[in-house]
Amino acid sequence: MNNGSTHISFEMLDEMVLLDAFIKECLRMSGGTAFMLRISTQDVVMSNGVTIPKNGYVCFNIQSHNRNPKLFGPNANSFDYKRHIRLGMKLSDASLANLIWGAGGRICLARLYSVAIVKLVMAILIRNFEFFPNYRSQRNSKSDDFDTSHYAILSDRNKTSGLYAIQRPWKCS
Ligand code: HEM
Repeated sequence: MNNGSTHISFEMLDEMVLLDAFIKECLRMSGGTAFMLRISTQDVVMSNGVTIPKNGYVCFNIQSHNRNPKLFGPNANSFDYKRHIRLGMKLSDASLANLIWGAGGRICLARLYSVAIVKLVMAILIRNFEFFPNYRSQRNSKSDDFDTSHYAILSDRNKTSGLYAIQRPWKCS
């Protein structure tokens, strides 16, 4: 991304392949929608013998599905954003193997809109701030005479966890 430019086009968002895969992996591992709730329209006998009666509630666990080693391999529980690049899957792609957007007739109506907004916000943040895992690790790794006046602290600086950000020197929106 051109740091001097203030404009981020759809084409530029589309070229952000690593960010795309990173957000997809975040949603795979801890997506906002954990369950899909349905009401059964008829009696259904499952392969394990359990019967779901007509009008019974069925709750499908998206997060468990999205961490299934049969679908995502032995490292299904690990954060490996490049898996989506290897699989040739983009953030906006919906598939039965990855239910971050749901599936079928009730699939997320705002999927393309959400992808554009999330990537845009992330791109603006990354362009304007440098992120560090926590304040102490940064203090230990760099010199102690940091000018902290312009820090956007996203966590308590005395804690060893959380995230904090330093505004980059150039001005852009
Ligand atoms: C990253 C953001 C989002 C994620 C991960 C997400 C995910 C989902 C999922 C998994 C479903 C399916 C639920 C089900 O089958 O029971 C869904 C449905 C839906 N989403 Fe989203 N969503 C997001 C953002 C949005 C936004 C911003 C809007 C509205 C502006 C929206 C509108 C809807 C609607 C209306 C449905 C129901 C569609 C239907 O039942 O026909 N979503 N979303």
